[in-house]
Amino acid sequence: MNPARILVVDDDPHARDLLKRLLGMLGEVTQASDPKMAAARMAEEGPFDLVFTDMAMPNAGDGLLVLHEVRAHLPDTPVIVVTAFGNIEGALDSIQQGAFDYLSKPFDVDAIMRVARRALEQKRLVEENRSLRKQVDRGAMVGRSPGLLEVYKQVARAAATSVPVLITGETGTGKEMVARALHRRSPRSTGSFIPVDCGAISESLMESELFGHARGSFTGATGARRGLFEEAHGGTLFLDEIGDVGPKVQAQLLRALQEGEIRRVGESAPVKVDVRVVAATNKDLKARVAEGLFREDLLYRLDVVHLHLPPLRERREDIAALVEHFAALHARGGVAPVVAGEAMARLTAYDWPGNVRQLENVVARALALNVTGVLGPQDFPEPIGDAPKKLIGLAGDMPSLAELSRRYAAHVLQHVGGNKSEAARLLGVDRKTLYKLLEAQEPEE
Ligand SMILES: Nc1ncnc2c1ncn2[C@@H]1O[C@H](COP(=O)(O)OP(=O)(O)OP(=O)(O)O)[C@@H](O)[C@H]1O
Repeated sequence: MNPARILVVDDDPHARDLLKRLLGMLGEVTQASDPKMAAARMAEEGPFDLVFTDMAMPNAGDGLLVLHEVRAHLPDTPVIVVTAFGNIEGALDSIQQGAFDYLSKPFDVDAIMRVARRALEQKRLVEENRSLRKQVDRGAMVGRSPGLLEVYKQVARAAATSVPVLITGETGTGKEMVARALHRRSPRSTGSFIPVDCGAISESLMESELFGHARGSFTGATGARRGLFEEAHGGTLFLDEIGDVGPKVQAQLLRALQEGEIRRVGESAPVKVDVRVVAATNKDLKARVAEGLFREDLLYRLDVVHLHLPPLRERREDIAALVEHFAALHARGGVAPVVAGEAMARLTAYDWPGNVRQLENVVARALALNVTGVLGPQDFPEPIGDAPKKLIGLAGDMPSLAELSRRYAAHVLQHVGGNKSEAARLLGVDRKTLYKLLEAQEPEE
């Protein structure tokens, strides 16, 4: 490890010498007699690991200038300010503006060494965590349960082919993540991965979204447009919530899969497309076939390779690894917290109806509120931990985007006296989407 580099700023040469001798035990010390010289040293000599600055340098300038300079250019470098004995106001002021700690003159040698060691240790931890965090890959699938290992194996096998894949599993189990992994590992990875949420748009819009349209084929269609099938040419089209697709689009999807060609809305000439279709659903498609809501022939076409993601409560052995993963991913200031044994036991025992997505939310919220660096049962809402839900809400819990949309949609609806068509028009969505917006719930925790 390189020796620590420490900058000492003080207009008093005796104070500088004393600090140089002491701090010399912890690293290399550079001196500056005023804020201007300190700025020059920083510019010329590169980053320092720790800065000591006097606060009041009567003819040389204010130590706060040094503090601001460091905060602006070296945000990870701790600054320790030195104040005159009794100047508590100034000391607190500097802490508020981002100083790591303060010491007062006359110097207490032990205190200097203690605070300096602590500051350097924190700097090292921040750096370590930052590099660790860089290694936390958002796209990496975490978990080694038998259920997931089976999925990984099937992904590896299916990746070499272009056959359709159907991914089933409850909400938040990682279906889209698996679809992306499949794309990344396939020879198609140089092409696009295009996700489509089939539940979010009306059938007529869906048709032109997927297949494109000819010029003037419907009101509002001013120019010809390629659909997502054509966009995904050479790549992967991910149809999420395939169970929500209406009968007309189902028929067109079937033709696209059977013949490898599509027709733009309003055009008769077919267009050849080379697309791997990956579909996902959290519904029971066989039951929908039995109810006459989903075409059986389409189900067979889609279900060539079937991947099933088990719910988290059926692979509890993955929970600890996921908690650690999300704790590192969402750590504030780069410092990943420790998860206490009792908290981990409770997280592992919980049933997670919203699966991995809910677990990520819960860990991210606990981190946002925690100040101790140790996550205990009190950091998680009931029924997982001991924190009452309300208290967490009051402490600055952010509503989800879905919840904000729901509140906004409800507000608009109230504004137009409950007229849903009018509310949908004002919001620029169709009625189906309006219903969805109004139904959206905060994830259950
Ligand atoms: N095994 C895993 N490792 C790491 N992160 C995961 C894992 N599984 C899921 N996630 C994360 O959980 C969140 C939900 O995953 P994803 O969107 O893939 O779920 P889904 O099954 O497609 O959900 P929905 O059915 O609601 O569309 C994402 O942020 C994803 O990155």
